[in-house]
Amino acid sequence: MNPLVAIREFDQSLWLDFISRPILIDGKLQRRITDEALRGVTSNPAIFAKSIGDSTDYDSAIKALALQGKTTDEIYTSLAVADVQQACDLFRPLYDREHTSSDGYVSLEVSPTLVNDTEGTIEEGLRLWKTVDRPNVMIKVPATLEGLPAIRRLIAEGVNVNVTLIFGLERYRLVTEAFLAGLEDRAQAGLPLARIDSVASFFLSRIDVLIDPMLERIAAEGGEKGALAQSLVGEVALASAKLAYQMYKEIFSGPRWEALQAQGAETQRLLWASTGNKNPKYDDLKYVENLIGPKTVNTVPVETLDIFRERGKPAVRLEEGLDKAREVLRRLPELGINLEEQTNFLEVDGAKKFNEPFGKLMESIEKKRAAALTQTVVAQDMQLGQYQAAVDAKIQELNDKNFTNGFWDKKADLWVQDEAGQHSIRSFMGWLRVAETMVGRVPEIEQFVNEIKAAGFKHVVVMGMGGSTMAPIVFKAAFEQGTNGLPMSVLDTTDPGTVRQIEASVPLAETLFIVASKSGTTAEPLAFGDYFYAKLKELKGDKAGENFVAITDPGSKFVTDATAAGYRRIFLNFPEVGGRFSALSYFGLVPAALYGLPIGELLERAILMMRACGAYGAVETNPGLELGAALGVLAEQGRDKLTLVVPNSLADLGLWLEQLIAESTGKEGKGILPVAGEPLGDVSIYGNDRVFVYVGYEGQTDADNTARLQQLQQAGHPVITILMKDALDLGQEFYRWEVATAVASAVFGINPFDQPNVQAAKTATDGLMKVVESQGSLPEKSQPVANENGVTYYSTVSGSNAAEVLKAFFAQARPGDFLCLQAYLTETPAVSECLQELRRRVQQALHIATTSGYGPRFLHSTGQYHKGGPDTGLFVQFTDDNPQDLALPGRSYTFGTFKNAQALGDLEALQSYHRRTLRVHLGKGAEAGLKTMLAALPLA
Ligand SMILES: O=P(O)(O)OC[C@H]1O[C@](O)(CO)[C@@H](O)[C@@H]1O
Ligand SMILES: O=C[C@H](O)[C@H](O)COP(=O)(O)O
Repeated sequence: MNPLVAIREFDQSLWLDFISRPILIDGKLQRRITDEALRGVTSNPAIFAKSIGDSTDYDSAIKALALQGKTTDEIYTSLAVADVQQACDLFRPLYDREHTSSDGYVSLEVSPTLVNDTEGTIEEGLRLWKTVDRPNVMIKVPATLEGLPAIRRLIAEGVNVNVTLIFGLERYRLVTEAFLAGLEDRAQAGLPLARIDSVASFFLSRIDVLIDPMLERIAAEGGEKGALAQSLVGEVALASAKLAYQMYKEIFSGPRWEALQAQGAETQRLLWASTGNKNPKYDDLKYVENLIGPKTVNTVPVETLDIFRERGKPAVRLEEGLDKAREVLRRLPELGINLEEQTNFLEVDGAKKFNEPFGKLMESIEKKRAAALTQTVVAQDMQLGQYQAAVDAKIQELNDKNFTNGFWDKKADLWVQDEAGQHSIRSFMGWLRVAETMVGRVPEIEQFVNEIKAAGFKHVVVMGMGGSTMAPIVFKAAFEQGTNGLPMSVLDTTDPGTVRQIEASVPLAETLFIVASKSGTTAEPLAFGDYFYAKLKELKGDKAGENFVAITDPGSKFVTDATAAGYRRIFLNFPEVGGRFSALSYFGLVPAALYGLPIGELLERAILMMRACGAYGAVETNPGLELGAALGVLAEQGRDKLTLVVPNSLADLGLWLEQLIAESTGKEGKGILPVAGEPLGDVSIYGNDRVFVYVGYEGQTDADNTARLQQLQQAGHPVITILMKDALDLGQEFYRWEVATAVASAVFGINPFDQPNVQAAKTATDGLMKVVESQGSLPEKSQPVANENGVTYYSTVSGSNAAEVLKAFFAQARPGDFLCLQAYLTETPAVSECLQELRRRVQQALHIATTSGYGPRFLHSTGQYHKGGPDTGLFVQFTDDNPQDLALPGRSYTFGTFKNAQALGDLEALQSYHRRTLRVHLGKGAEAGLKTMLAALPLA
């Protein structure tokens, strides 16, 4: 048997005397817990100095915290607390399982600068206890004379305490006294004593390191004293430990202790510390093998633990040779060695040994902190021409009313005046600070990624709608898969052809399915989850849940259902972060990390932008405010089509921006229409309703677009340019655009965080699905106006053939209108190209803006603007026969019927808002049908 496991037979617990972010993340600590019976972790300032100060593992977190305006001390505490929390969580199952054995603890020490400061220690001990906020943390407090009252007080307060830096027996007795007195104080206050845990850390190797050379010097002098000295070399530490254990047994027995025990108190176990051998002449396991005994702990450095695993011989030895131990300590004074004096020296020296590396660590954090503060955000160049004056006036107006402060204080009257609207705004401002929260969650997510890879997963499918999947779509297009990542697919459509494609392209049994839904009630992700769960059930039976992860808000029914289905993990997001503002929460970051992206750096960049937007106090220029004010003013002056121009790799940023901007601003007949994916054309084809935004990369030539944008600017169109350093700057862009969208909404006087008109389509779809459930199929409500070459046209315009219908439909276009293509089709390059061709021809002929989206994706995005924004849209909806339809398990309808109901439901909703609509049913083949329609289109 592995000696690390066998030692448990003797009731000794091995803890690890080390912590670092990599071992938390890469699964090493978890493996030691699961496979090697590891039962706790201790840290100290020197350990953190090594983990944090001597590595780059914490750099992005340090920078992110620095940008938040944190001091060096605060940065250290945040890093240490995050690691300790993560380790506590890994030990939590053990801690919860073992009600009496007092294991599963992780220790965090108060600052070494407080070694002689009672009040400071109490204050910091309580603060760390609250901040770590885990029942299985132990706060480490030095056993100095000033530390003793602090230990008593913390125990009385219910804090678990690891008493550190104990070197001598007399001090050990005082430590137990402080512990007992603390428990008694607590009992007197009528407070419970159960699970107030404490260990007394007796430091060993350092004793021999100090005393041995003294003994060796005397031994060298020879004679009787020399012989005595020689016999004591290497014995003093072990003798101290053995006698301390005898004291432990005596103190934790008898009436005083029994009174406390009767109230549920646990003993303060002895913990052997400083057990890494420092003398090459000794066996490396000297301070491990010789100190095994019941109800003790040994905290062991990594190397010693590994040696013990290889050749350790566990057996109870702690009570062997007690007479000799007494003899050793009794005879020491004969040699002129006063052990108490020496241990007092060790205490002072011990404090120094923690203080020095800690000081260096602080210096290294300080350097990194200062460097972080010199970083600047990616600039935005705004060429607004004739609109500049109006935008400047708006910025002035916002500054006059102290907008930035009000914004950060969530003053909802900056947006709307009704109480319900203001309440909704205040409840959805969590995105402002979610990046800060997520900095502390990076280790947890990265550890999860390692767990998934270790479990043998080969692919990830993220399933959800709108804001719950937009960020992963952007990441996948903007980044290569990271070297440590897994391939990722995103499913955000009920189109059966697409579901089939994804199913065929992944190794099902080795695929991790993430069901991402904030509300946990959105019909599509629940259907995707059910579909793939049924598939996995066929393959893995009751273990199907291992392949499923949920990201959702706490308390939803989905949480209950996913738990019942045995999902391997449920990430609980934040109710105060809305879907389209969730890119920098678990929704964006869990998929990003699985795909292999450095999420710490993404957050760091986001926080840089938070800083620039005034999150931490006054700013000279606020990019989010400026951009939002400009977009708001431009839209109010008729420039309401935000035309996004990007290099290919950023094409999908358009999807994210579309959702953010359209769903936030498109309401009450107002709004900004994002126009993405429209190829830039000649100046002559644009109306006066555009603002062009170029988002690209610094130093990357995009000659065609640049030249055209210059011409557009010269022709009087506003042009905004943002050049990122690299794709990680998307962290900044998410944040910039979120602020800008919120600010533009304030300019319009609307609530950016609701989507009142999305529901209209959902309600209509629900009604239709009820008909399907009762009658077996969708009702055919309207009659076609034309049917030609297998393509059928439905509209309120009339005409005797396809060309006439199309002509009449497009004849309704007025300046400032837009064409909206809604494709409820399988997304393929050929279909997309046909849709682009249609856009090009309409743009050329009518000079109106054109947008295009696949359904039902856009329903959770631009769908809000279509119904809630101004009545300027001409909507062309495409459907087909769903040639590759697919059954939905446990339901009476197929994916295809579901999708048709969504299309029909949205059409009904659009018509109820009197929008101009044309439905084109393409028959069996979408591509062929589109070509047929294009052939009939009477536009050049
Ligand atoms: O994450 P959920 O709750 O499933 O919602 C998905 C999407 O649907 C909407 O609520 C509205 O369509 C979006 O705002 C949201 O991102
Ligand atoms: O908690 C215990 C201490 O971290 C540790 O054992 C100190 O050991 P050292 O003497 O090797 O520094």
